[in-house]
Amino acid sequence: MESSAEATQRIARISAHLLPPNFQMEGSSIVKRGDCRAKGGAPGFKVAILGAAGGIGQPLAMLMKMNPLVSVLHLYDVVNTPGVTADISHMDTGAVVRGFLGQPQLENALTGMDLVIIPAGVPRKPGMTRDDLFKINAGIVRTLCEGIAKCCPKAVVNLISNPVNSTVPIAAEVFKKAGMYDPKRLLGVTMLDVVRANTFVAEVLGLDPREVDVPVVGGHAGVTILPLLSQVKPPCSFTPEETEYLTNRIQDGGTEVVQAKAGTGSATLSMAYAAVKFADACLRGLRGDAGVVECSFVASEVTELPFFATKVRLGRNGAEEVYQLGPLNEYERIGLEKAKKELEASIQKGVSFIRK
Ligand SMILES: NC(=O)C1=CN([C@@H]2O[C@H](COP(=O)(O)OP(=O)(O)OC[C@H]3O[C@@H](n4cnc5c(N)ncnc54)[C@H](O)[C@@H]3O)[C@@H](O)[C@H]2O)C=CC1
Ligand SMILES: O=C([O-])CC(=O)C(=O)O
Repeated sequence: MESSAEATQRIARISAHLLPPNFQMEGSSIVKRGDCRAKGGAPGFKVAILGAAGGIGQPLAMLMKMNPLVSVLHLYDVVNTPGVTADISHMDTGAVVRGFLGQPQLENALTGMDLVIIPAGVPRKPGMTRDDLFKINAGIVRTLCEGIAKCCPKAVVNLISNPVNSTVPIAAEVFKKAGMYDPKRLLGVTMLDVVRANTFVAEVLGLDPREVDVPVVGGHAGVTILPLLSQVKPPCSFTPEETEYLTNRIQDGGTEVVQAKAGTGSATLSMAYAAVKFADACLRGLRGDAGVVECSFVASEVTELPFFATKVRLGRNGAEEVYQLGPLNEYERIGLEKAKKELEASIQKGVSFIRK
């Protein structure tokens, strides 16, 4: 049987063979020849994307390469990273890009990272729930988080892989087992719900979506996605029909895209946009900017559940402050009870997957 060292060498050989002329292998990672800035340490953060060759991963990698806060960008996947890395590395922006292919290169991909973004795993097809993805994605998230625990235990983690309501508890359990769990540094990405809510609410109000801020709390699946329309900024009011329409559309936004894509996947481009908006907020927090606040699914004491999405303040250590829900109207209080019931089961499912 092939040892892991032999596998690493074999993949390094294959990767080297696939590389364009101005690339070389450095250990088991792919770097641009003569890339001194990577070693010289341009100011900025080191960011890894796990699942970087996928539908979300590719546009996310492109947008992170454009982010001036990023100095080093590591692209990891089990397929196709040499091509994606070569392509993205031609962009004339500051970040140095390195590609990593396959499990033997995971540790090199993660070592030294400040922020790790995880869009690895299978997406939904029509008729599936996000929970139907658990079977495959739970194991993928476990393996990747074991790598993070070992190689970059201080990194902030942005977890995108579905079902987020279960994958975040899985990651927390893996980190606890490894003895390095810091709840502030583990953030489930629910930004797409906020992005959709801002868009759909702006449409109804006849405003520019950039002027609208809708808090979306709870989790990231069906009824657990709870937009707080009573707290929209700028202050406004909705008829019962508008409230019902907006709540349903925000909760079903993912399914709307899954159905429109008709079997070819789920939201990728809007998700990459949302992931970069959230990652940028995390990096501004890490830099020490004041007043960086976004919604995220995090360890929480806001409800009786161990995880819940609310607004959080992002700082040098990740989610440094978790905000309370604020005043809810009757419609939202009923929604909250439904959300908590489903969330409790999803969280428990994630925890049991590791503790079993
Ligand atoms: N949190 C959110 O709001 C959203 C989450 N998602 C979720 O994001 C995930 C990815 O979606 P897409 O990019 O559309 O899927 P995709 O199938 O296009 O890409 C997934 C990538 O993950 C890679 N991958 C699989 N196993 C891996 C492993 N062990 N290590 C590293 N990479 C691995 C695949 O090779 C592939 O390149 C899905 O679970 C999807 O449900 C999607 C949209 C929104
Ligand atoms: O709906 C899906 O499966 C993907 C997702 O999480 C979203 O678009 O919100």
